[in-house]
Parts: sequence; structure tokens; C-alpha cells
Amino acid sequence: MAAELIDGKAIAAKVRGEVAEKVRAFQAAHGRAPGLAVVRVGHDPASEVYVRGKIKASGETGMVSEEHHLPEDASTSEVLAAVERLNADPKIDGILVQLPLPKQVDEQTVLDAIAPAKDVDGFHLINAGKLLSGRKDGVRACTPFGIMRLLREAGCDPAGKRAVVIGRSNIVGKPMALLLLEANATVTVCHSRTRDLAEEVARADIVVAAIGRPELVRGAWIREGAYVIDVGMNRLESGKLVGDVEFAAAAQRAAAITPVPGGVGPMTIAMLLSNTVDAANARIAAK
Ligand SMILES: Nc1nc(=O)c2c([nH]1)NC[C@@H]1CN(c3ccc(C(=O)N[C@@H](CCC(=O)O)C(=O)O)cc3)C=[N+]21
Repeated sequence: MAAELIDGKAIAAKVRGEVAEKVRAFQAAHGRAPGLAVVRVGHDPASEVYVRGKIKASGETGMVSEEHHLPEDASTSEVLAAVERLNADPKIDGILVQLPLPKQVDEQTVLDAIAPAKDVDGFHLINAGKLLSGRKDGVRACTPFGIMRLLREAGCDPAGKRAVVIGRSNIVGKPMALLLLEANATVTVCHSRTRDLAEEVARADIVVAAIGRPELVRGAWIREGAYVIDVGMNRLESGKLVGDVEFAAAAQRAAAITPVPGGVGPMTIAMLLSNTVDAANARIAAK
């Protein structure tokens, strides 16, 4: 079986089109465009590239975006001060603090300082708690939220299916498991201490790989007709970018699979923009 390719770039473009439409409506109703602020600390080269991508994509939807760049040696309280200013800025609807932060900055303190209504990453405790409690009014973490959309676009309804999530991070694995559960999948969360990963994967109708180990998930483990979502982004020494799944072999067995690059990555950015325009509308509605 040759899998359908889940084209994250094309689906992300469709989401950005929907966002642009909402931005136009917001502008017409409120006389300003939704605003996104990205806080970047220090000189992580990957972060520079990602932030540029986010700023560019937000501009293309008609949103206003600004980057706040703090020096490599910024303290936790300096980062907090930047966040507090943005919390109080009425033109800013979404705040994203680019991770990772330099080691002297306390990441959890910073993330918890972002006003939950402006937390377009969905990383704040309040938004994590709302997801856990099944409340629909919280902000959903961009990567898992985008994956739910990719599954939908590929014609996969998770209800009743066995879903295996590999990875238990706060930003992908855990929220992914909760969103799949909310969609009525039977969810298993695997991680580095899972006894027999191959056996767990072989049972799965949906596999979400988010472990950060190049091609750890072997194609031969994939169940015939499974939906395979690869969150991994591993840069090999050759410079080649590969996922957490052995793509070509997995594609022989899967019903549908996301490529790396061009799968989950572009969707993460599109969902950030979607969360921002939704946050703008929600803040107005709450006034
Ligand atoms: N507060 C915060 N929120 C984030 O969402 C966040 C973050 N910090 N820190 C870093 C990670 C990483 N991340 C990516 C998003 C899209 C691509 C992406 O579009 N990648 C392209 C390829 C890029 C390439 O070729 O290197 C693709 O998959 O097609 C990559 C990485 C968001 N992150």
C-alpha cells in the first residue's frame, strides 16, 4: 500500500486563508488588526529562523506583529518585565515567548506570567488545565491542535481508534493525548521507558511520533492502514532534516503519512496565527 501524503504546507496555506478572512472581519469591526508579539531572548540560530517565519506568516494574514529581542544575558525579571508590558498593551492579542530560553531565565515563571487570554502557544497552566478538564474555552497548544486538523483533512476520525502518542512533553505529547481522547480515541502514551515500543506501535490506528530521535519508529512497526503523524525535526550531520519515523518504509504500510519537512511544522505556525485571531475575538467578547 502506498500512503497518501498529508500535505502540511497546503493545509497550512488553507488555514492561513481562513485566518486572513477572520483578520479582515476583525479589522472591519474593530478598526485595527489583531496583534501578535514574539519575545526572543539571546541568539539561538534556530530560534532566529523560526521567529522570522512566524513574523512573515502573520504579516501575510494582515495581522500586526512585533518582535521583542532581549540580550543573551537577560535576567528572568527582565523577561518578565517585557511580558508584563505586552500583557497590558491593548493592541497585543497574542504573546509568544520563543523557547528555549537561555539557562539563567526561569522558563516556567516566564510562561506563567503571560496573560492566559494572550497565551497563543497554549503553554500557560490555566490553558493546560482547561484542556485537561475538557473546557472548550482555553487556548490549545499549536502543534497538537494542528495535528488534529491534519487528521481531519486526511479523512481520519479518531473516534474509537487506537492512538499511540510517542513522547510525553508538555508542549506536544501530553496535550496531544488529551486532544485525541477528547476526540474519542483510545489513547496510549509511550516514552523512553516504554517496554516494547514496536508492539505498542503495531496496534495503533494513529501514530503520533514526538520523541526527537531520527527514524526511531521503524516502517515495519506500522500497522497496515494506519495514520502516521511525524512531529520529529532532526537535523542530521549531512544537513538533511529527518523525522522520528522511517518515512519511506512507513509509507509502504500507512494509509496516510506526514512528511518532514512540509508536514507538522508549517501547521504549527498556521495554528499560532489561528489562535491569535481567536484570542483577539475572545478578548473583545469578554469585555
Ligand atoms: N514558544 C514557542 N512556540 C513554538 O511553537 C516553538 C518554540 N517556542 N520554539 C521552537 C519550536 C519549533 N517550532 C517550529 C515550528 C515550525 C517549523 C517548520 O515550519 N519547519 C519546517 C522546516 C524548517 C526547516 O527546514 O528547518 C517544516 O517542518 O516543513 C519548525 C519548528 C516552533 N517552536
